[in-house]
Amino acid sequence: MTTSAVVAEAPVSAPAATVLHTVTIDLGERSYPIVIGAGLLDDPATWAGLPRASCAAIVTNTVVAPLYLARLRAALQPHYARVLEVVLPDGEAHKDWPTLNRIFDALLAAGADRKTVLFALGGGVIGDMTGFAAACYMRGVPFVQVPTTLLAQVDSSVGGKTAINHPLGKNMIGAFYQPARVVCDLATLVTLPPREFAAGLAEVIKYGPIADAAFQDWVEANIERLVARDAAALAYAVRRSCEIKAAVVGQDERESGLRAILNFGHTFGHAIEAGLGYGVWLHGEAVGCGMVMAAELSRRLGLVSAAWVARLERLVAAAGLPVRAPTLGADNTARYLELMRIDKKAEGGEIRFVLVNEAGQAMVRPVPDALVAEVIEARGSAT
Ligand SMILES: NC(=O)c1ccc[n+]([C@@H]2O[C@H](COP(=O)([O-])OP(=O)(O)OC[C@H]3O[C@@H](n4cnc5c(N)ncnc54)[C@H](O)[C@@H]3O)[C@@H](O)[C@H]2O)c1
Ligand SMILES: O=C(O)C(=O)C[C@@H](O)[C@H](O)[C@H](O)COP(=O)(O)O
Ligand SMILES: [Zn+2]
Repeated sequence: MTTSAVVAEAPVSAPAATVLHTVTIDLGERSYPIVIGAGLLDDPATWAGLPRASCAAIVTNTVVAPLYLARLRAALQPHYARVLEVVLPDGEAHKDWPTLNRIFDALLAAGADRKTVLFALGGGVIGDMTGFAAACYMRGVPFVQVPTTLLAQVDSSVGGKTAINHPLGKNMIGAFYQPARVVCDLATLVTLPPREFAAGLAEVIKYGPIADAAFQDWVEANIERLVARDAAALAYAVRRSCEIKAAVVGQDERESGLRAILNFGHTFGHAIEAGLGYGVWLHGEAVGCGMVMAAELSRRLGLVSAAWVARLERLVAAAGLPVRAPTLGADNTARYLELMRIDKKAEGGEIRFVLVNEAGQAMVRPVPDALVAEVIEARGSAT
């Protein structure tokens, strides 16, 4: 018999965590950092300094769980005596009451107390639902956003809008509830399918027209690098998007005015999502097309030129997003108008749109139905 030393297989070591930027969202006692970097998920140091608790619960879905759940769990274990896992069905069609209830069922069944910290591991659907669950569970527990889609890193994880959908309208049931921290690990974006990645670019593109014309120029000049997921370009796009969103939300947390500019393209976009059925077009696809429609509306009101609309349309198309509006049924225009009348910006039955000018400024105005109808008819024809 030969004796030989048992050589343990070397653990697959995660790349060293690198923090590239920290953007602070300034909301007084509800302020928090948005940490942007690579390899952050696996590093226990990333999760230090959060509210003290004996229990953490990671909320994720069936697509993200096999990719990142075990890694986050391992990094959280030094900080929490218990780490629960709640794995939900995937997709926009499950951003609803029954799925939200599954979070409460799991927390209650496990005896999670009112200090339990929820971790939203996934895209905007998981982030919006986990945030809403955190706002409600035992009247409020802390939560952390761990966005793993481009869209969630540049937009949905920041600012505290949490919600589920209703068959009659997007995000109709929800709460403003801020996370304790946002951790954007850019390394997670490598596994994102191309269609989902393109959807995230829609919200990146949004920030130029509403707030920063120089950023719009930069996105145009770098759209090929972004589509190719060039690491430096992505890091800058995530950082600048978070900076712009943090500045807007810092001035108007609950959307009494300014914050509505973040809804550019969303009045048309939400109608497309609800009208086709949630998940048929992705949120970012609907917003991409909706921005072109809102730009066309701005043109008809004399705010931008036809050349500017064409420029935005080219950018949206270069990102891999649709630019022609889908048909929502036999009475198409009436259906759009009906769906848009329930938009949260509407007042007294009057639909209000985010309009833009060429200087990178946005404004929110009511627009006559007849003009909106012209845009729906002019921009239609996607199947
Ligand atoms: N709260 C806000 O301010 C805000 C802002 C923008 C959008 N939203 C909401 O966000 C939602 C859209 O978010 P989304 O685009 O992230 O969609 P999503 O959450 O459905 O994620 C997209 C898809 O990618 C998968 N996925 C996630 N991370 C992955 C990864 N790293 N690798 C592989 N697959 C991965 C998901 O499981 C899903 O199938 C919509 O419900 C929208 O209303 C909210
Ligand atoms: O944070 C905001 O404010 C936004 O409007 C960001 C949007 O990209 C996002 O889709 C948001 O969920 C839309 O909000 P809603 O109030 O129109 O439901
Ligand atoms: Zn959006």
